[in-house]
Amino acid sequence: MSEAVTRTVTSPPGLLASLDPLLRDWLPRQRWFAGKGRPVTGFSLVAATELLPADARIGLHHVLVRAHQPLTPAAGAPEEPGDCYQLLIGAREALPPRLAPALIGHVTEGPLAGRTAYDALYDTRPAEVLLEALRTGARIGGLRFERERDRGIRTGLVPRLMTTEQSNSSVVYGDTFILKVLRRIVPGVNPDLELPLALAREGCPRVPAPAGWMVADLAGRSWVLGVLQPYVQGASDGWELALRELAKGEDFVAEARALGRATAEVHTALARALPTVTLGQGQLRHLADVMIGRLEEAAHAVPLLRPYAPALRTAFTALGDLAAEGRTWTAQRVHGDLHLGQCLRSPSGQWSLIDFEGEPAKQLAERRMPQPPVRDVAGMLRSFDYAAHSVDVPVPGWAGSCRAAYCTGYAEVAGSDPRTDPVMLRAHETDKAVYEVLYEARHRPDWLPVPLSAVRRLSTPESA
Ligand SMILES: Nc1ncnc2c1ncn2[C@@H]1O[C@H](COP(=O)(O)OP(=O)(O)O)[C@@H](O)[C@H]1O
Ligand SMILES: O=P(O)(O)O[C@H]1O[C@H](CO)[C@@H](O[C@H]2O[C@H](CO)[C@@H](O)[C@H](O)[C@H]2O)[C@H](O)[C@H]1O
Repeated sequence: MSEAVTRTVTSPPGLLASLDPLLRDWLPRQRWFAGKGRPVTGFSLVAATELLPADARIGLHHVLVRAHQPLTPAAGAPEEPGDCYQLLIGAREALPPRLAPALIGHVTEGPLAGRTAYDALYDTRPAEVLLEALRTGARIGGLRFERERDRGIRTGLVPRLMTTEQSNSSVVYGDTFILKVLRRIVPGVNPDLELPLALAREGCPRVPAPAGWMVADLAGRSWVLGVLQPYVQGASDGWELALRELAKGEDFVAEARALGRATAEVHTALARALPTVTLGQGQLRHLADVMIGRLEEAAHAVPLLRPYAPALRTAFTALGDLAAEGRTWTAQRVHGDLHLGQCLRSPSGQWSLIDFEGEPAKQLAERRMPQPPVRDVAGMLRSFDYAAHSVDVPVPGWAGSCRAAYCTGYAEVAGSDPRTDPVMLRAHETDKAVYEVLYEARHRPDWLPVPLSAVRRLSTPESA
């Protein structure tokens, strides 16, 4: 293995100014851009690092920028330097046809004048530079590339950018590793690295163990930029598999039970690896109030939710009342956004959980807080319901049988069945359905009927 590389190379001055007009058009069109619906009015540079010299055949700049956006879509609304994004900007004389989807634009001034700027993650050489930096534990400017010593990263792995719909960008290297390059980045401990690393070190086999990660050290704070994990070859995610079985009219109970067991294994390992807290009366009341607040916010934003809000609220007041019984609950670190699409099944039938970032709209501190493990259980129960509602020809009882099997599997490993705590379960399922109403209204309005049907069911608890 070669020695760690330490270089300090700041990108040339004027780089961002020359890219500014191109990025204003390009950035909002990216699937992973979080500020949709509000124009980008400018950028401020957070850091720029030259990874391949600007005058080389392929130039490569690692750029962290804040996008300035008005606070609301209304004209004349106050602007703020908003979210920070990670960009890998490639520069070539001209783009070969295979890189056409990566085009950012032709640069007319500044250090890249006369060259074409493009999203370098589409390109082989720049993607190799990232893996090589991880393999050697490089330090380049403020960028730190770390690797787990016991997980060798081979040379010669051919990269390809994944083209699936996702919130970040992932590069697969020779079907051996997958590098998730985070797009909207925040300073602090990122659960998408923290939890898989803790689980792997705990010996839990239900998560691809991080082999390396990229960090930016800026002004005394660390920003996680990406995580390299083993690629599960030939894997299918739980959502694809569930829809496939539904289309054939087949049940999914064996897999649902295995998923329940996998979830409980992850919870057990997380509870061992990271601190847990006891929830007493005060904390449970607080949790109920937080859920009521989220319901009010969602009902304000989505008028279709309003008729159900009073009945849904009873799920949360019941949780508050439970506090008076004097029981306690344990809260621990959880996945935070668990659904069928976050579960991968290998060709040998082993399930892994991925994407521990938590619900994307929540602040980092909230995503890292210990929570009752039933939060993830509720996420999966909702997901079986989603799958059942996504097919043209419904399969009677499909979601119910999956939900029961999942809880059974969970109880086999965890030692307690989530259904024996119905008030807790109903509150969390209701909270998740409310989140989904807001999520779908914002991102996929065509899907809104799916969580709304759950809202109807959950607002008549005797049929829930
Ligand atoms: N370790 C892995 N092995 C195989 N495929 C993976 C792995 N991790 C992620 N994927 C694939 O990449 C997709 C996106 O990963 P994910 O972590 O959910 O990214 P995002 O947060 O950007 O949505 C997943 O849906 C899955 O298909
Ligand atoms: O995977 P992400 O971390 O981006 O999660 C967000 O998007 C999910 C949709 O892609 C969304 O999940 C909802 O839709 C799924 C079907 O597409 C369904 O299986 C889930 O149960 C449902 O919540 C998730 O809520 C959101 O955070």
